[in-house]
Amino acid sequence: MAYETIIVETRARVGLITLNRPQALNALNTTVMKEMVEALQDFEADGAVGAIVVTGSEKAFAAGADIKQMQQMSYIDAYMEDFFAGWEAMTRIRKPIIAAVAGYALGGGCELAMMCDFIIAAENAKFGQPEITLGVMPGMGGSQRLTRFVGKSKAMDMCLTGRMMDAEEAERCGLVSRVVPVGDLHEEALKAAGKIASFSLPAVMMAKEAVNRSYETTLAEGLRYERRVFHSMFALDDQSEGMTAFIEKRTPNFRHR
Ligand SMILES: CC(C)(O)CC(=O)SCCNC(=O)CCNC(=O)[C@H](O)C(C)(C)COP(=O)(O)OP(=O)(O)OC[C@H]1O[C@@H](n2cnc3c(N)ncnc32)[C@H](O)[C@@H]1OP(=O)(O)O
Repeated sequence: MAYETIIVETRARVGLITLNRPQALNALNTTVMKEMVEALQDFEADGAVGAIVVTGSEKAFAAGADIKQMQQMSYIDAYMEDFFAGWEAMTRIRKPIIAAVAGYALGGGCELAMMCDFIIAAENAKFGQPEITLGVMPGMGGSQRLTRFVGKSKAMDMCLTGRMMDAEEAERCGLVSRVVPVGDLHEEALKAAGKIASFSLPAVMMAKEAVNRSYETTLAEGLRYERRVFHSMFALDDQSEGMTAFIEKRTPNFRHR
């Protein structure tokens, strides 16, 4: 499949999607959204893929939604097409997605990274929700997801001042899981995704679902949900294989079932 705005590759059970609009610092327009969702859905359906990495260039993961596309938009256009709602398809992908972020992750770029399951950042990464400087506010989840990641005070600071946060601050406040040298970013993200993809796919997917559930429910409900999903794992061949391999002191041979 040939794409206009992204590059799609598969490497040893890992699906890799690279944003590829260098002339616009990977700004996210409707074509990017459609292509990204299509590529993710293809990886979701591909039994040979166990985890996905989404990345950009060394200068920009993505500098936000495409301001040139939005500038002419009217309220009725935005409302009738439910502008940005298409990105929600990304959050329905059940396989794990890692965002590998170097350079700018601003506005929709930061929001795209937060739609992934975790973020590995290069030392030069810069995160921000600068929409306020354009006379608007976040519209792809920034006011909601950023607040859950970093808490109200810092989210207010980011959304109301439009300032950028560097990689060190982003790691300190829990927005990113780890920071690596710029030159190591892709290798580290692919390594993490490869490790995840080596485990039992249903176990990985159930773990992702359980962690995500914690955002949407009470602690008591979440704990009950976790316990029930955990019980169900004893129906997996991979549970038996994983535990037997441990006892036999060998590497498990997961069959993803
Ligand atoms: C989804 C929502 C609702 O939450 C909304 C958003 O995402 S709104 C967008 C939020 N993002 C921004 O406001 C960032 C805009 N970009 C910048 O501030 C700067 O480009 C920069 C600080 C990221 C980088 O600056 P610099 O190195 O000086 O590069 P530029 O010359 O500014 O940019 C190069 C080239 O890219 C175009 N560009 C950059 N960002 C966008 C964008 N978000 N949309 C469209 N085009 C963008 C920029 O216009 C330049 O193109 P040319 O003018 O050379 O054609």
